[in-house]
Amino acid sequence: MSLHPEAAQSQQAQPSADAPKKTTLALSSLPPKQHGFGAQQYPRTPSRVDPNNPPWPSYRGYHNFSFAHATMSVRLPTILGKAIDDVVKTLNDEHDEERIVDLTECISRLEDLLDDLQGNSVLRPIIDDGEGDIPLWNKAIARYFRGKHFMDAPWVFAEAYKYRRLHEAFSLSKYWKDYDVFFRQKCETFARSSDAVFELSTRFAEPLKQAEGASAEELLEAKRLQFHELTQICLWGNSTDLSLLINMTEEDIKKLQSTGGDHLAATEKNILGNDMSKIWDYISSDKFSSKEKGGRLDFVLDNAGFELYTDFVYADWLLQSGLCSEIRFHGKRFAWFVSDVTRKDFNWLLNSMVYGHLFPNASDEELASLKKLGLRWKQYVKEGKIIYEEHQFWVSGFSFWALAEEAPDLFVHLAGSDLVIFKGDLNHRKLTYDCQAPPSTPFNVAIGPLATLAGAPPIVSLRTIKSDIVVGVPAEKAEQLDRDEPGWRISGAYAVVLLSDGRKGERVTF
Ligand SMILES: O=P(O)(O)OC[C@@]1(O)O[C@H](CO)[C@@H](O)[C@@H]1O
Repeated sequence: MSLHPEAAQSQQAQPSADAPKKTTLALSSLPPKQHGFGAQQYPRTPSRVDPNNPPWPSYRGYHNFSFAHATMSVRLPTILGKAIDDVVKTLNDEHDEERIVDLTECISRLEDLLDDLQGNSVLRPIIDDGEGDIPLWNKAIARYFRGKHFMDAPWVFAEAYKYRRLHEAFSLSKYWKDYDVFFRQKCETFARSSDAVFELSTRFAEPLKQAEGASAEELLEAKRLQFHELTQICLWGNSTDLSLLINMTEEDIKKLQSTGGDHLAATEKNILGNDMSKIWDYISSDKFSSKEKGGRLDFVLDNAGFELYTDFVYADWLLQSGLCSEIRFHGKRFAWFVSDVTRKDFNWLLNSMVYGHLFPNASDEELASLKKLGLRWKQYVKEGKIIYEEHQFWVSGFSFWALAEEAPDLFVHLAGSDLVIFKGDLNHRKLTYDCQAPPSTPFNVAIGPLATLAGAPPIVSLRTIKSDIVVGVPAEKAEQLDRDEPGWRISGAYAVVLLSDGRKGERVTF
């Protein structure tokens, strides 16, 4: 290519057309260089927050310093591989040709998903399978994640998306729409939890009795102590979630589920941010319930099986103690993060407690205690004291900062509650936008609009820590653990019990 004459002339005029090796500018009269730019940029102001830009930088799959990386690159493909094994097992037991062919198509879709995940594909829209949540998903993908891949989208969204795609693999079929690839695992794990199951059933099968002749203060103090222990049982019930139990031995599971008094006292030290006393003060006050009527408590559930069992034990006590008169359990509409509760899991637990043969080595007394408990809990369901609910927002990729915006009906519904307890790690990640907030961030700051909007209910997070984000914990404690105990953020050995007061009773406006 020949040069433009002017350019050719200017090149000739120079001894060399190459740029000088180094250019030094003497800027001695200008202000000195400064550092630390960007340090003030977090938390982002609310108007700059969106699902791709949380208040603090989000965790993403390519961040190999975080659990996001291990999850996206190793754990999710493993979970998906096992899911395919489960479907193959079902396929091998099937005899009807049409159903078999239909199921092989589900398997191909699962294989495509595995390829997409391992090949770090773009997050494509969810195929319209007739489900009500399609706009919620595809709007989010179009608006915030167009062109994003499994590894560079925020972890919580990419991970949730994987479970929605897993559901899509079946929802597009004719015969297998509600198939749950994790159902077998969930049942098996509960059946392997016999020690802890009977420890609780033999204590709680008999209805609560008040100590005779005790004064009102003594009764209240007894209640306070029981509340304390049961809250912990419900909390630690979360440490046995299936997605992390893949390599655990029977012994490990037993240790995690131990509910004995010594164990509880020891593990209370591991609750790094602990608002339990404040919660008791609220729950035992007339702000929560009146003499005539107990309060309404909502549980946003996490895992099926043993954790759901501990949620029921807790709910049962809250009803019997008169503190609550109505408890709402919020589950998932389809298989979610391996072991989350669906309606089928909810029914399965109650029915297998009453009719099941899950524990061949249990004594008659143990089995009878379990049955008695199961019958009482079924009665609560019949009487509407315990209500199971599902909402599509709980199986979306949105953080709970977006709850009022994306699911105003759900926000109004929850605003009618006296306390909403969110169980587990995933709910905690979604409450706090799953981002790199400093550990000392107060809980009510970390949950944003769910604490500040008019009508926001009081909220508690009961979470054993199983992923990177940590809030409501003294900075020095988190620094010390980061230094001395690598892996503490994902071990499930530590926990938080955090309360946000909310703005209960104020009129909700949008
Ligand atoms: O919500 P859960 O059952 O307490 O925990 C869910 C979990 O196992 O899954 C995620 C990683 O896949 C983590 O947030 C967390 O460790």
